[in-house]
Amino acid sequence: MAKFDKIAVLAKIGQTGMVPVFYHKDAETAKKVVKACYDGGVRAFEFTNRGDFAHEVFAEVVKFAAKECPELAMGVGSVVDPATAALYIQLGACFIVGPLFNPEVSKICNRRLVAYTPGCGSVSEIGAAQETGCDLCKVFPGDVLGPNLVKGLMAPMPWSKLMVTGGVSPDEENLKSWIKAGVYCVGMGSKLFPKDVIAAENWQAITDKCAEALGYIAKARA
Ligand SMILES: O=C(O)C(=O)C[C@H](O)[C@H](O)COP(=O)(O)O
Repeated sequence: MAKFDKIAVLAKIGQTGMVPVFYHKDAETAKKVVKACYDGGVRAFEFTNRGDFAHEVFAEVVKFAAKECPELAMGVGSVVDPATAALYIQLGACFIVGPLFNPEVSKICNRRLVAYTPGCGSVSEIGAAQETGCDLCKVFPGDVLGPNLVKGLMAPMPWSKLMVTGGVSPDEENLKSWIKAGVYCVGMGSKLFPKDVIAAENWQAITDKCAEALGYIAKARA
């Protein structure tokens, strides 16, 4: 069962304003990355469903996080169908993220009070997702859609909570542009986790980068 329900997960994501997005086929590496992010202040982490047996890695990471990262909400990304959502909910996912919006995933998530953040590419798609109970919608791919989509949407639909993902980088200007546009949080993958840093097992660099990015987000929100 999810350790944190959708209300608690939204609060955690809102508190920090950032969700790291990561996949690795090796569970030990994934655990190190999760712990490094947690030590940097992260409280919600998205592990993506990207490879064969990704669910087995996820199960190990969830058990690890329950012990070593007590305040962390572990979620799963790249989920496009209800069967995959159900599998990960059974393994303890606290939130489900996807690159697209699938109303059948909303039903599965709502039944278990698990947050669902679907990828949306237009104002109408965000509205449709909200009708099915998605409290937080993902603007995806963020670097294609741009902060102006968020600004435009927040004027007529100011109740919207949006997470931008895709091409977001942890530098101050980029984070500021999204926070000022009105996003609830950012999701970051490749730019937060450069391949060479992971290969060098430089976990301290990841902790430092997360702490720095969270500082920029807090500053932009102030
Ligand atoms: O599949 C999903 O659910 C996604 O969220 C798609 C990607 O994982 C993010 O778009 C990461 O994008 P980068 O930060 O540019 O690496």
